[in-house]
Amino acid sequence: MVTAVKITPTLASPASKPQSLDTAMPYETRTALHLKGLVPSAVENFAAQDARAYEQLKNKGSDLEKYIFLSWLRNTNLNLFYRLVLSHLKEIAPIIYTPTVGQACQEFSHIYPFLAPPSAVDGLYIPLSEVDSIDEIIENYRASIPAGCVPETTVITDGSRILGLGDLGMNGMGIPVGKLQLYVAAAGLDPTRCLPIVLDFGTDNAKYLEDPLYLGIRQKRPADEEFYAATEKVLNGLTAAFPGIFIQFEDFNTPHAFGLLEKWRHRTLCFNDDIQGTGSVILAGFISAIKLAGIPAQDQRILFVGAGSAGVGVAKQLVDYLVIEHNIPEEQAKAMFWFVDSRGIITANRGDTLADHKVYFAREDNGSTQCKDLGEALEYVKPTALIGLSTIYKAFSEKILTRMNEINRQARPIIFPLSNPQTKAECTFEEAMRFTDNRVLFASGTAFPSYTIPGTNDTRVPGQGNNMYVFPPIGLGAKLVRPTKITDSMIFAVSKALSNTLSDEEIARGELYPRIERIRETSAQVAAAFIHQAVREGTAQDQHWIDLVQANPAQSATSETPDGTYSQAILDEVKSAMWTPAESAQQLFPTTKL
Ligand SMILES: NC(=O)c1ccc[n+]([C@@H]2O[C@H](COP(=O)([O-])OP(=O)(O)OC[C@H]3O[C@@H](n4cnc5c(N)ncnc54)[C@H](O)[C@@H]3O)[C@@H](O)[C@H]2O)c1
Ligand SMILES: O=C(O)C[C@H](O)C(=O)O
Ligand SMILES: [Mg+2]
Repeated sequence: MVTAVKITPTLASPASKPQSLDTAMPYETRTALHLKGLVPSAVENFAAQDARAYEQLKNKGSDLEKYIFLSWLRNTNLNLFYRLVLSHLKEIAPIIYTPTVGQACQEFSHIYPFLAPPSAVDGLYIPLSEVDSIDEIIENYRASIPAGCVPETTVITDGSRILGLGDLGMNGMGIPVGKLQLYVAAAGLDPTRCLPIVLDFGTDNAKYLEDPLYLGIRQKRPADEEFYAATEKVLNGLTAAFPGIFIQFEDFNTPHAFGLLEKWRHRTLCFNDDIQGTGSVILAGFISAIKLAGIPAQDQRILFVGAGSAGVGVAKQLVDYLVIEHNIPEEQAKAMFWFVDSRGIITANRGDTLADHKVYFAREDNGSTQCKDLGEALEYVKPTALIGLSTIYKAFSEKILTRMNEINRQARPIIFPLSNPQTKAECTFEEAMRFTDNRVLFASGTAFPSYTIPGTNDTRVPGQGNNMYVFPPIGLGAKLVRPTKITDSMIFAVSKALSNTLSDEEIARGELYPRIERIRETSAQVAAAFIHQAVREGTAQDQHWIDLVQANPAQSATSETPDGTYSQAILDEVKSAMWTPAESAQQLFPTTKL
């Protein structure tokens, strides 16, 4: 029998329970909870609290300081934190998420707060040496959370490929924390039931191993056999303790990202955000881009720069789309893709042993031609679309962008610099606009500022091709309909649904993704389509939603291919299932319950 000390964590404490020393707490509550005299005497409304929190945020000198402030606020007053995030999402998302979260991870061990109850537990840190004690670790966690707050969504990393920043070891914990904040903000997951996990399996990053303040275990990463055996123990423990938990694998190095997905995708409810989430979100943007490009889908020539989990994940999703939606035979669709990696165009006869995930797209029609870099590849392929998932900052130089513009005189060039954070982005929005005579169809992984075409009042908004548009609704849909697994067709339906969310105004302005301010609305639509698809293909397990979908079929219920449609009834119910922060002090501190 495992014993554990009972503490009250803030991340895991229900937002409906009184939080300590909240200035909005009514006198009756203060009296009943023996807090009289321990809080400043003014009893504030939320508007005043929000104004103070926003003022404090604005007064921070740097984005990292803002990140630290927001982390503190989340641990101190969950309800206020999410009110602030939701009312300033466009401004705050780049701080709690990409790009600032990247810097926060790099500094994680240095900025780690000295947590004490009630904000003591902010996730699970599982060292390699303790995987045999996983049940005890989980029991400790369970004992630390209020009853009823059993986790239903988890994001797990081992920190081995954080954004494009490489191996950050245990410091990668910032990513699961950041992703789960987006689950809550963008799709209304219950924050008290979200569990960030870092597998602290060592690091090959010499800088951290030598850093006296590094908080992870100080050893190199294990070999594959030990890695998979250890993750197996953790995932078995987790799924046994929390049956049906939705698992998002995040920022594992590419071989392990593919390896874990293959091992687990048919065994439990999981998905890999970098492979499937990125594939799904970029397909959505691509569907919109080819409608505007001026040449038909089957004539696209797509050049990928970077052939890791993200590049290959996106390309496979695009192949599926061309096959399913445009009736192009798979071999022909595959032949529309070329990949450049650090050694040039990937060909079957390049003379090196290709990693497994690169083999499918290796060209066999190149004869003796080998292109050693992007410049050569551009002349050889003459692409209509250039997709960057390479982690190489400024890989899309002025020369490359200018050439893309020249090659695509008859149609608009599609240029997606998708690497994160902005210090790894292949180019900026401004550069892509300037060097293509403002003709580019653009999406980037990290948000870039709008660009006003010089000498005009014409301001263009860049699309953010980031998986944040899809993992939150996938998680919400999964929580509600409880599918046995996440299938390719469910991911496909998500892409279609996301591409359908664009407003007439966004389409008219040539935008490829909905504005982030609308993300709650678009998440609900995407989650509704996900739910319909899960019911349609028989993976759904929740009888309530199965009945509801059957009583309210989507417009396309008879269509063979997932098309991302949904019924109004499901959309309405999804919206009402979303968690929102309490709207008034009365709701947060109901005196009747004292
Ligand atoms: N926008 C999004 O939503 C999103 C989602 C997932 C990943 N990403 C980003 O994609 C990037 C790659 O992630 P990954 O998991 O595929 O990583 P990875 O390290 O496995 O892949 C990087 C690829 O780039 C290639 N490369 C390295 N140097 C190159 C060069 N000079 N020229 C051409 N190619 C080169 C490598 O050979 C490798 O194939 C990261 O920056 C990550 O943040 C973005
Ligand atoms: O985290 C992000 O912003 C997107 C993506 O998952 C990445 O790894 O870059
Ligand atoms: Mg990622």
